[in-house]
Amino acid sequence: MPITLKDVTFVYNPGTPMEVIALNTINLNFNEGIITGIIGPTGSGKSTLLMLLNGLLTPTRGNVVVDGLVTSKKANLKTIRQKVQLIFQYPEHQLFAETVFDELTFGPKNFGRELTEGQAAELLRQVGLDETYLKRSPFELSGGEKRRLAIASVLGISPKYLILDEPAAALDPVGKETIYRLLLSLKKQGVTVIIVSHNMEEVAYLCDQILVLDRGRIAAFGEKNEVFHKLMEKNIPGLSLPVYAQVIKLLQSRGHKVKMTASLEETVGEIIRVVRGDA
Ligand SMILES: Nc1ncnc2c1ncn2[C@@H]1O[C@H](COP(=O)(O)OP(=O)(O)OP(=O)(O)O)[C@@H](O)[C@H]1O
Repeated sequence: MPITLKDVTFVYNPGTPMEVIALNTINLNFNEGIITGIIGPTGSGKSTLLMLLNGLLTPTRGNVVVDGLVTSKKANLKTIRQKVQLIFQYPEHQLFAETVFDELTFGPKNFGRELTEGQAAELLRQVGLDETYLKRSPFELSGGEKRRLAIASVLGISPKYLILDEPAAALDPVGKETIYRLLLSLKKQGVTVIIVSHNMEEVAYLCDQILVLDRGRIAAFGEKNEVFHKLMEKNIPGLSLPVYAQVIKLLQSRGHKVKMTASLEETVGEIIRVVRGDA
């Protein structure tokens, strides 16, 4: 069963002069086994939506339902938090334990699961580290290693849904690539991944479907290329297109019949067709 939002509205400080309608009558399903990207200009409601998905916030109106469990019912929260793990921006800032092993075992313990050293080492391997890290202090790791450790410590809880706010922010190209490989491999293992990102290249590379928020409402939702196609026409201030979509848009505006592609490589193919005069 997916995560479903039914007529969800979220208002900060309702009934006061500080009232803000952050999300307005949202209806959607986050389908399982794929990567969904949430994009939108600043203040469009992305972070609010993430916090609604694991019950950190509950809707002012409407319902968020995770595998049949309504988040606004307190009794459901522990199960929902195990299923839906939320990783905020810069999760490495929340590392606290003395050793990498303690860091990895803390979360699962809270959900009644004692990890062995072997299981902890397996989690490290999943994020491209190894068992030699187990006895080290998390604080002596590099920025990228800390980020991977923070993600590994959440994977120990075996979430069904993994939600990340800007997962690759401020990492160098190698660090970014490691996180991308990890997310794609988690998808292969059946984890449903949802990311918020301002980086359109990242969204184009990783995501199967995209949700576009604009001032608390859904501006577009669907398969990646359909959404980029829609965005070409809509032009939402504060939202750019990935380079390949910009190139296609430019070619189309000059009267060339080129199709919307899914990657830079295919876009190059379209350009070659134009240059050869096939289009
Ligand atoms: N704690 C809060 N109290 C009052 N208003 C808030 C609070 N948090 C967010 N808002 C407002 O709710 C709206 C949506 O904010 P949200 O943080 O969800 O947007 P966002 O799309 O994540 O933005 P960004 O891309 O800048 O992170 C904004 O108008 C914001 O000012």
